[in-house]
Amino acid sequence: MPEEGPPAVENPVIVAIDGPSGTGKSSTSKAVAAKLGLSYLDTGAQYRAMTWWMLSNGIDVNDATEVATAAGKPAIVSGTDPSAPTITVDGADAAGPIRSQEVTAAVSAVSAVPEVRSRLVELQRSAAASASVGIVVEGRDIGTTVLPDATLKIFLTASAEARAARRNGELTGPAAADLAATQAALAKRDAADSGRKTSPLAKADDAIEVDTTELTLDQVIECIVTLIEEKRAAR
Ligand SMILES: Nc1ncnc2c1ncn2[C@@H]1O[C@H](COP(=O)(O)OP(=O)(O)O)[C@@H](O)[C@H]1O
Ligand SMILES: Nc1ccn([C@H]2C[C@H](O)[C@@H](COP(=O)(O)OP(=O)(O)O)O2)c(=O)n1
Repeated sequence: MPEEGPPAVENPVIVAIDGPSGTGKSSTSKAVAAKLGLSYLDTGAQYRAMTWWMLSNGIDVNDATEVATAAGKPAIVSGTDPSAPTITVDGADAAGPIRSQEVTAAVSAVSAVPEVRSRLVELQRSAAASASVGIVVEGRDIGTTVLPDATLKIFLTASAEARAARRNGELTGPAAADLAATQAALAKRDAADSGRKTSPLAKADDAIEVDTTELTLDQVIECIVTLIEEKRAAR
């Protein structure tokens, strides 16, 4: 009789989901991870947390040298349960403040600084390495730089109008009335994120592009779950 060894452990499934703002990365990634029992990591939240710390500590976010010097200071911790993702900075809950307009306006400048990126990429790789079943990681450079060996890479797109309308739907008060301003702010952030030198927003050569303009969120989730299941079946 063959000796009983430890149970076979399947290779963890690593899913990279990249794309510009408002394409549905966060909603899709959380839902896919929850459906398949995978962990979930929002890397944009980490760049926002770094930016919030810089703004709260009087760092000039437009001074790349100052940002680089401070990049090692905040302790950023992400909770990876897709049904209740968390983010703390130096032990304080940062989930609310990282979504402020001030942080949104400053995050592209902070995330262009190589010292910020190397610090956060290290956290992202370590989260992926410790996910025993697998993880869905969303951002801008996950397929190209952070996890180039991911099991599946998705690049989400949607028209500029659809993305602005979706983002605008989340705003309250006078800001919600100004769809043109929302679209202009998105375009500005896209240009900065795609144009920076270090690890810009880009589709990996082996990523599958999914245009979500005409799809419901449920259709996008279903599409990605199917692609993951196909990858799993092929292994
Ligand atoms: N396919 C879709 N159709 C309509 N609305 C969507 C779709 N995907 C996402 N949304 C909505 O658009 C907004 C932005 O989605 P989000 O997942 O935060 O995008 P991203 O992470 O790419 O910025 C959210 O309010 C979300 O509910
Ligand atoms: N992997 C990543 C993720 C986000 N960033 C930067 C660039 C983005 O404009 C900001 C914020 O990302 P986030 O995903 O929270 O942005 P939105 O949800 O689209 O508003 O962080 C990045 O440089 N690299």
